[in-house]
Amino acid sequence: MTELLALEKITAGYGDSVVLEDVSLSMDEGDSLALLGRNGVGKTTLLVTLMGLTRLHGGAIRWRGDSLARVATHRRAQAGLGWVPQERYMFPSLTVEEHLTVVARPGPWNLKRIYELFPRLEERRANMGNQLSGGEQQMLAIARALMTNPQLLLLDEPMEGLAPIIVQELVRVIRRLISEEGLAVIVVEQHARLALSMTKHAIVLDRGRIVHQGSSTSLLDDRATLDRLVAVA
Ligand SMILES: Nc1ncnc2c1ncn2[C@@H]1O[C@H](COP(=O)(O)OP(=O)(O)OP(=O)(O)O)[C@@H](O)[C@H]1O
Repeated sequence: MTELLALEKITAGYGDSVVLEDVSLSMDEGDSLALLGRNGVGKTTLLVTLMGLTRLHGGAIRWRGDSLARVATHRRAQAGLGWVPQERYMFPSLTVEEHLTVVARPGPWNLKRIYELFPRLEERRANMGNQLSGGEQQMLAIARALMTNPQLLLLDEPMEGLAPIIVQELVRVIRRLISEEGLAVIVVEQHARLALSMTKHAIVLDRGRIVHQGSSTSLLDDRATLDRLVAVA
């Protein structure tokens, strides 16, 4: 397997404040990682650090062997990092279809395949970004990231605030991306069991440090550790 991403002892934060300390991890192509931990431990900070939106105080981030340290956010997206931020960021003046076509880049994902993955978005293709339900917005946020044809998808709490039926739909999609499409995925999720059930590997953060690293199935089976390290939903 080819190494896709490697973090080596990174320390990062906002301005002078340090949030992540001594974080190391690596992911191969097609790997999937659940990033867990209680509120405020630095999960989002880790994703935004991958996108170059924090200050890297120390350590190294490598993407396919090359340093990302001085690479601008949009270049990271072009290089294959697909970020689905917690806030979703829909544009009120763009239709669903425009959201998808403006970011399109060559690769296996195109409008036809996206609409096959999310039939709901095809039904809503002419609706504006601000006319969508929370679930539809989340589908569009994921679809938009896929249209950039990423090699690694970063999902920040994709299930947050959504109805159980939408959660089921998104779980189906994320499972398919991981197991059938072979896409590498990092998923930050409060629903720890759900995230573990979708992924191969898991990392738990506490106060900016990795306090557990292992296979998702072993953490799922280790109820005591899961309860101790994560507020289990
Ligand atoms: N833009 C920012 N500027 C300064 N500090 C920030 C900023 N964003 C987050 N922080 C701080 O960084 C720490 C980690 O926050 P982060 O959002 O990464 O945690 P999290 O694990 O994703 O939490 P949650 O599950 O609540 O989203 C917190 O102490 C938070 O207050």
